[in-house]
Amino acid sequence: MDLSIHRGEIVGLLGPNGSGKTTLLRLLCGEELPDSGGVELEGRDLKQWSSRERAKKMAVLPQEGLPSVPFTVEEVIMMGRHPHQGIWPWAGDGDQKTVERVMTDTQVMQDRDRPIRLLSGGERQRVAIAKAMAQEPALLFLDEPTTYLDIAHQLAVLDQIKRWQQTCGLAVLVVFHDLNLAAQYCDRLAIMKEGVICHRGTPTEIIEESVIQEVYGVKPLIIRHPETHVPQVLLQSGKILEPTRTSNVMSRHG
Ligand SMILES: Nc1ncnc2c1ncn2[C@@H]1O[C@H](COP(=O)(O)OP(=O)(O)OP(=O)(O)O)[C@@H](O)[C@H]1O
Repeated sequence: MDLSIHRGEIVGLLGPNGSGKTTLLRLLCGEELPDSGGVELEGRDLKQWSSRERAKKMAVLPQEGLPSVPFTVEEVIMMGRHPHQGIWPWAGDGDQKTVERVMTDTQVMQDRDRPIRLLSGGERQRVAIAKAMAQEPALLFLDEPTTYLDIAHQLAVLDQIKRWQQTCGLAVLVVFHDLNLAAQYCDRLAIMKEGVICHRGTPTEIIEESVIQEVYGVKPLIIRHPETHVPQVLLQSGKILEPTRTSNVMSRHG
């Protein structure tokens, strides 16, 4: 497969369970090494970047979120500053200011002294996003970031990432299961099935009845959002079809 992510854009990675989204994300951030092919960051082979250099450039929010570590919210967010600190990992004034700003932006300031292990799944997810933001990366990888969040916090987190993308030129790759959120927030979408990217394009090109039916094996109704006009998927019970095989997908779409 072939996938590029550019500054200032949000790319959504979609696809059924087990299609390879997380594996691709782990390859792109260097957590897994490809058997063949390669990954480049700013035109340089990812293998040539040290882990500290990489951590200054990219932040990763894994599917499992933050582990239940014995630290407070503020301490965990400060950990996002480590790649920017010298050999002595003490926070400077600049680090503290960044952490304060991020805690305000992500609305976790009131929880700053709470231990991470006492937070709910959704609260912990917001701290994980704040930690990634404190890292001030150029490239952000998010694996299903809205899974644990209620609808208000889904919008708050994605709006925050969108603002960050627009003001800092951040490049974002985000794995989504929610096609409607993907259509609202992403500039481009890529859909995976059985380990390959089988479709790519704008939300209007991808959130389309025949594509969704072919990839997910369900018959959706696609409507336009009355205000934003982006395509939105309506699901109906009993509309599960037999998924099309990947070989057919590939022969039709190259
Ligand atoms: N290191 C590995 N070795 C062998 N198989 C693996 C490895 N990692 C993942 N897999 C398998 O590859 C397939 C794709 O997994 P992956 O987690 O990338 O899918 P996904 O699209 O992210 O799924 P989901 O939407 O359920 O999170 C799965 O069948 C998984 O079991």
